[in-house]
Amino acid sequence: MFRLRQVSARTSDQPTLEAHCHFLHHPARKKVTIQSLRKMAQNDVPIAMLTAYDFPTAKALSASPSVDIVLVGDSLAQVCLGYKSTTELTLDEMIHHAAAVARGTTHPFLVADMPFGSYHISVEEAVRNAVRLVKQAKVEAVKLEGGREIVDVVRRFTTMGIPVMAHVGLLPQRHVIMSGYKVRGKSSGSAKRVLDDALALQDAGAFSIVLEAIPHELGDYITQSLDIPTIGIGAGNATSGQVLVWDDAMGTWHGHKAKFVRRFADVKTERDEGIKRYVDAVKSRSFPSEDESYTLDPEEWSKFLLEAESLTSVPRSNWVSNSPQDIQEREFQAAEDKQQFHPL
Ligand SMILES: Nc1nc(=O)c2c([nH]1)NC[C@@H]1CN(c3ccc(C(=O)N[C@@H](CCC(=O)O)C(=O)O)cc3)CN21
Ligand SMILES: CC(C)C(=O)C(=O)O
Repeated sequence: MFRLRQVSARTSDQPTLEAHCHFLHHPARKKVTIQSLRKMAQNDVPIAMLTAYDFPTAKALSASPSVDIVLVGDSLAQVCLGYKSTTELTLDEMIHHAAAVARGTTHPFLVADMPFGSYHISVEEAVRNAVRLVKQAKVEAVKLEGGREIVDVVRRFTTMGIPVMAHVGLLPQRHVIMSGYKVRGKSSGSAKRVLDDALALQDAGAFSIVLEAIPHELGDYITQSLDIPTIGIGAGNATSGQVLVWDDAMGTWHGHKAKFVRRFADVKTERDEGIKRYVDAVKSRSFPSEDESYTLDPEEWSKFLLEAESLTSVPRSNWVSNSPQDIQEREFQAAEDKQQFHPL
């Protein structure tokens, strides 16, 4: 509204570029901030977060004004780089992908996972690594898996101005010691420990917290107990927001599907059909068509053939030309060949 009034007040009859863009596309959403996320949670407006691992995906998410947070999750290891576990991912690999995502991200708040081992050795080393993510990958915040045992790191990052998204419940970086990817908080004692961790992380300064694979009752309880927004993945629908892995949500592959995954598209089927259509077209020589090919002037082509003749051993009859002389010559040649193979 404000922009429109500004434009009509202009004396020039040439609309500004800004007004032009405004009419053609969605008006760009203002940058999502920690404050606007907190307001959404307070006003019970669900927060929508999805992962991205590359530039085109970040562009696609940024094209939707309702996407609030983009996460460069360390699921990158498995769904994008083919590692068995997220523990194999290096900081350099994360920076390489997060930087590409940052180049495509506009209004969504941009968060990246700190890879396993990059925040565990000492607070100093954790700081050094988080600073690399901020400076080299241009992420706005980092996500850390863990509970009370990592509050020193969370506090240090927060006080120096690197926002932390905490992550409790199922911690994929600890799948070996947990004997697999298991739902957490299923007993009263385990539920109490998840709540204690969440409270400690909020106290240390986390601006938000991911709750992964916990009973929905506990997801609701923790959300009501905290002031910071909770982002659920397998934590029920009462959390402040939801997150899913891009490939799970879009169905880019049909592998193992956790209970909390819903497929919102079937990209795999569409993509596989596209591969088949391409290969069939290549193998049948129906691709490219004449419209999809370049051509040169018949006269230029005839000249080229004359000049090239002495340089190559390609028989002239192998070249297709549409000049009248060449068509005539081909017909003559064909008639001659026919005579040669089927003498009358
Ligand atoms: N594609 C993908 N999606 C994810 O959500 C994801 C990754 N990869 N990689 C990193 C971690 C690993 N995650 C996982 C992996 C498996 C389960 C899983 O199979 N869970 C069982 C629960 C088993 C139980 O406790 O009984 C399930 O059936 O939901 C959950 C989270 C979440 N993250
Ligand atoms: C599933 C989300 C929360 C995550 O941590 C990841 O993508 O690695």
